[in-house]
Amino acid sequence: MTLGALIDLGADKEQFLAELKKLNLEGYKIAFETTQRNAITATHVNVILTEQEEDHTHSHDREHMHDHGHEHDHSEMHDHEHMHDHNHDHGYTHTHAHGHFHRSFRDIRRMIQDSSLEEEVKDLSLRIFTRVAQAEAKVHHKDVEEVQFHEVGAVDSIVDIVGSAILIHMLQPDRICASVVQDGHGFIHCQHGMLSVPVPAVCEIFSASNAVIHQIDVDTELVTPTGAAIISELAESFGTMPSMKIEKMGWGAGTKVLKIPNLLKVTLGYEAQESSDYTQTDEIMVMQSNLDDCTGEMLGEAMEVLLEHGALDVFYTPIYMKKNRPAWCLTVLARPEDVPEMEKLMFEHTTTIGIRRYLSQRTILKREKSSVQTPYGELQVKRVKLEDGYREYPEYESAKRLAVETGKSLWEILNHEGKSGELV
Ligand SMILES: O=C([S-])c1cc(C(=O)S)c[n+]([C@@H]2O[C@H](COP(=O)(O)O)[C@@H](O)[C@H]2O)c1
Ligand code: NI
Repeated sequence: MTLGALIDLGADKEQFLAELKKLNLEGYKIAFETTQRNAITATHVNVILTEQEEDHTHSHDREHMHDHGHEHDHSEMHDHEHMHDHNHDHGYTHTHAHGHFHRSFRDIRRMIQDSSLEEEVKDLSLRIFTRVAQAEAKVHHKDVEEVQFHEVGAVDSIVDIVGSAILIHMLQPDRICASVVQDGHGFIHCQHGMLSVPVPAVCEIFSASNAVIHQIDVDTELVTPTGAAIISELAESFGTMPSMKIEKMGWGAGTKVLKIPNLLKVTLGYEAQESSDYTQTDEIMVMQSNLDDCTGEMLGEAMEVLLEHGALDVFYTPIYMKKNRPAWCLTVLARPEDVPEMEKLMFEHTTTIGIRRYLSQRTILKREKSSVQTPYGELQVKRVKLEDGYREYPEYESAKRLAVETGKSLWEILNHEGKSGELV
């Protein structure tokens, strides 16, 4: 589905196939289909194994081998089966167990390293594969190097992973952000027998990344370990779509028939607010609770604790809420990664039983730490650049310290002799 979505976004198919050939992997064909899911036109990429069982169409969504009557407007087949057996030339160790070939992570790494793929593609592919191998090693108590990929799964995963790395390298996005990842629930059948969804390898992959997962009411697996590793490696954040000017959409079709559209959506665009010379944009979480039963003592202590633990700001707004209750709205501004800790502290240190939160875009002036000499001593300042000069903001704690040390008022320190009100 990742390959389908990125091809659909406009990556050149011929260039993609030419790059993939550099891997010297044999025994598969790739079929591109323009198809429809819920009346949305999408690209379906099918990796068809040609080496193992004859006439065995191995679909990406392994649960469903058949096509469920989706409209295939267009299909192109690309054959990689007549390539030489480079694997054996390079001495890869295919083991034969339970009637199937296995490839170890060590073999796959060597295949990628020995290929003529671009270095960046090799690196990205290996970073993604390492995530899968580390998760499998943890789940099955194996050495990472020795993790075995069932031959069917190995070819499929190699094409998915290296293919995704090739397409990302071709598209060259500056940043990749992902939504919260939606998995289904229930159980699936795979070579391990029955596994509960999210499957163990997906849980391990996500526990080692900053991915955020959410389950929806679909009774099957929506996120495979391969998909989990690809998005974990590619995305720098998981949440709402950043403000952007949309240029193009890409839709990757899956095979399973689901009650939701079985599509992976990729949106390519430009960040709405580009950072300028003197500003930068970021995202912070705004967290709020309305409190009508919390004492002033507790509220004061909660603010202190939250700030000590990294809240960017904490403030109370007087409100008049349900049942005629004068109350306080507690607002905490926090870095998105600090949300779990902030929530824990808010629950522990106030009487709240619920916290609202929303991600907020923010533009801030670029700043640097600096200091100025005053008649009272050195004063720490924040120095920000504006369009036509600089402005300096005294650090309160530094000014207060000077005031205490010199016995002057804060006002005198802040308005020291030689201070210019102008931009410099
Ligand atoms: O092959 C292995 S070891 C395997 C492990 C797990 C674990 O969660 S452990 C799950 N699965 C399932 O196999 C299919 C294929 O996954 P790909 O990522 O190879 O496309 C999928 O249903 C997995 O959940 C396989
Ligand atoms: Ni496994």
